[in-house]
Amino acid sequence: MSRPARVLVLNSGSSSLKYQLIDMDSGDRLASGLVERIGERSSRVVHTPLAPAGGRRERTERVADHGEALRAASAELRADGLGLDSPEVAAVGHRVVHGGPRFTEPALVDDDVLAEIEKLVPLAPLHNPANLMGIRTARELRPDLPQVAVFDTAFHATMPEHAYRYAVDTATADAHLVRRYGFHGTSHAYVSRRAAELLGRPLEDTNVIVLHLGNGASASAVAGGRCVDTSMGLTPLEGLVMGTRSGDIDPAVVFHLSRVAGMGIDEIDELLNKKSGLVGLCGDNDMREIRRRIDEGDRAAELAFAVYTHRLRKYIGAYTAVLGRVDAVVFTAGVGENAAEVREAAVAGLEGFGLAVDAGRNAVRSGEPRLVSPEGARVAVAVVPTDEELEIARQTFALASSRDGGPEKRHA
Ligand SMILES: Nc1ncnc2c1ncn2[C@@H]1O[C@H](COP(=O)(O)OP(=O)(O)O)[C@@H](O)[C@H]1O
Ligand SMILES: CC(=O)OP(=O)(O)O
Ligand SMILES: [Mg+2]
Repeated sequence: MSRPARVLVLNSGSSSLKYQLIDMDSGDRLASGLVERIGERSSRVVHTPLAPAGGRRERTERVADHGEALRAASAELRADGLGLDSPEVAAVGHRVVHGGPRFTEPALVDDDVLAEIEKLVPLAPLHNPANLMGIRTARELRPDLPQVAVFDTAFHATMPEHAYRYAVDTATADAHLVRRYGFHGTSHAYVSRRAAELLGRPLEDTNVIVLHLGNGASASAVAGGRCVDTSMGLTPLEGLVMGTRSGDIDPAVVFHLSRVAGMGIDEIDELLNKKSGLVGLCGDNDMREIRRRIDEGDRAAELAFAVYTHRLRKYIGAYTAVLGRVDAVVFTAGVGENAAEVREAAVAGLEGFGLAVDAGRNAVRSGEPRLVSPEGARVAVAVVPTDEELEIARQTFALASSRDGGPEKRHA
């Protein structure tokens, strides 16, 4: 039998589990799926095998937690002959959102790594518990299989101290691990590399600003393939305006709401993480719906769009200053890849920086990396679809295949 070359990638969100089974020899996605509304009264399980075409299955049932979600996914895979029990599976790759100061590279999971991820739960209370449950359940299902944790924070570990340190009392900050970590690193790494390829430049000599605009959104400044600054901070709340998160605000808003509005700390946490951003400004967090409402003359939707794109322009300006020379501004993830109006508005007025979009190119819809700036522009504007799952699968497969490299290579 040929060596096992399939990797199951798990991406656990706070209330969802996305999975893909990828064949590393062919690059094929043998199956993908999604369990949504985990923990709610009725959850949705959607499973799509590569073959047969049209073999998509969907059902609703109650899925109590991420452990049950993985068991449901595993049953779907098994029904297609692609179960975790199959000898062709080489490893499971887990997206872990917070790796703290320690994990600057992917880690082969053992009890020590699990304990460390557990310690970081207070820094990512919505994400790390779900990630842990996915890892524990996968280990139960196939105890002999290598499990690899790939951290959202890892790519940002190269930031210089003046970028990651907050101007907060050093002793307090150090005692409580308070600093900028940054997230969506797997996407920023993948997209900045693909952008250099698109430009036909060596990665080592390419400076890009990556705008990852999904439900969560973050910007990063990447110089020669290394992150030098990023907009998310201690947690995924800082920086850009997001679907439901505020991004940058004056921290004194928290004191004010506590003292003047009498709100509790958990209530404010929920306000800023779940009831702010686009949804807080206009009631919708889906950019498609916001564009539709703007076309109907809806004032709140217009304002939400304006606040969102104003923040993007500020970060493009700031990271242009951080990088000194910018070769490309690159848009990715759900909004970045699809919303031409957002790309146009994000660079509007930045001609002085060499930035502009060509209306015809910007209107093209495609799943391929592409330039949307005018021919001969000083700074390229590009769309590069992200693929966090493929990147996690690659890092997982590389580490699982080199397992004899010794435990010291497994984590920093
Ligand atoms: N065709 C589209 N036009 C505009 N926005 C879109 C389109 N498709 C998706 N989006 C936006 O992308 C968001 C989801 O992005 P995605 O990267 O999938 O998010 P996440 O991985 O954080 O769940 C949606 O909330 C929506 O705002
Ligand atoms: C870290 C983070 O914000 O992730 P997501 O965009 O998946 O919510
Ligand atoms: Mg995402």
